[in-house]
Amino acid sequence: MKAIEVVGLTKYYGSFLAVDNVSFEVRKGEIFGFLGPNGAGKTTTVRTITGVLRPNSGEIRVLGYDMLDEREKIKARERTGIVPEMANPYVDLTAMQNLRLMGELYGMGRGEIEKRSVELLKLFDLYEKRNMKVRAFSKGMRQRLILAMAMISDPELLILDEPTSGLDVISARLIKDVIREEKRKGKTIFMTTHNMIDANELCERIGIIRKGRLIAIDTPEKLKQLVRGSVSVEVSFEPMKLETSSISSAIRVELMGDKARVFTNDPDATVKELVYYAERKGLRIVSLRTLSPSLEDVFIKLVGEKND
Ligand SMILES: Nc1ncnc2c1ncn2[C@@H]1O[C@H](COP(=O)(O)OP(=O)(O)OP(=O)(O)O)[C@@H](O)[C@H]1O
Repeated sequence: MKAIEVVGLTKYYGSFLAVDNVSFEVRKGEIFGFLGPNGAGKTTTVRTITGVLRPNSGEIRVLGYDMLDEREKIKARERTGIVPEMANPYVDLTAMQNLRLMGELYGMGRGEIEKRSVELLKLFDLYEKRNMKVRAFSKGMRQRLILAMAMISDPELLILDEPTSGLDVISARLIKDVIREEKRKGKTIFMTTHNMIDANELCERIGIIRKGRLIAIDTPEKLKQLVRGSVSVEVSFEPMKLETSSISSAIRVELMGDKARVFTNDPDATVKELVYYAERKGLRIVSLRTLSPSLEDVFIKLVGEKND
């Protein structure tokens, strides 16, 4: 069974098509990232997956439950922790009271709520501030509390809409550490993000959405291979001489100070050619390394190029 299965999801707002026939699945135990520019349809997808919005068409299963069936939806929600976009704790309550309230909503017993709350407050570095009203909390502290609230019932699936967006470095790092730790414990995490660095660091698979359409879905490393011609081999010879025409696998060569950057679709062939070239010319290889494209290169290429 998959943690999330989405087939042909389509959602209109009036006549505006926000999510267009999107299909994907999230495997149990993985961190899946849903990446896309502003207005791409990430939040709309999250809201349909969590049963807040009803799609116009498509099938959605969460932990095997049909999210279009009201009874099954409740069962799925009992086992899922959700951080919606722009979520806010109750500002007139303390951190502890917010957690208690959430525990009660999940039908947990008093003792269990107290124990789990203390554990989470410590995990999110909020224990010292547990009796302070949330009104006095910074954005980072609020976001940490929101995630703690979503985790109160120790759910097997976390659905997080932009969990690290706009946060201070320390809060963002703490949240990323918790996400990794949850994965280590066998939990599944579905998260949306704009942040390429976070997606690259955290996610095992990434779906890229643009204008409501899923345009790519794969591991970060495989996605990077989509950016043909952005792989390069950086080489430094002593003395630094390179007749660019002698490297037949090169797409283009950039000379930079004491190095050359050879762009290629076949780094293996390029490395071999460079080594052979150095041997023939009697040059010493000072350094030789392959540089991969970043997830940002992939994103810019895919988001910029795919026309409807
Ligand atoms: N309630 C609504 N009524 C009309 N249009 C909406 C509504 N909610 C979202 N939209 C539009 O649907 C599109 C997708 O919005 P959505 O919030 O899902 O995108 P997103 O990828 O989450 O963007 P962001 O990263 O900015 O949060 C956008 O063009 C948005 O303007």
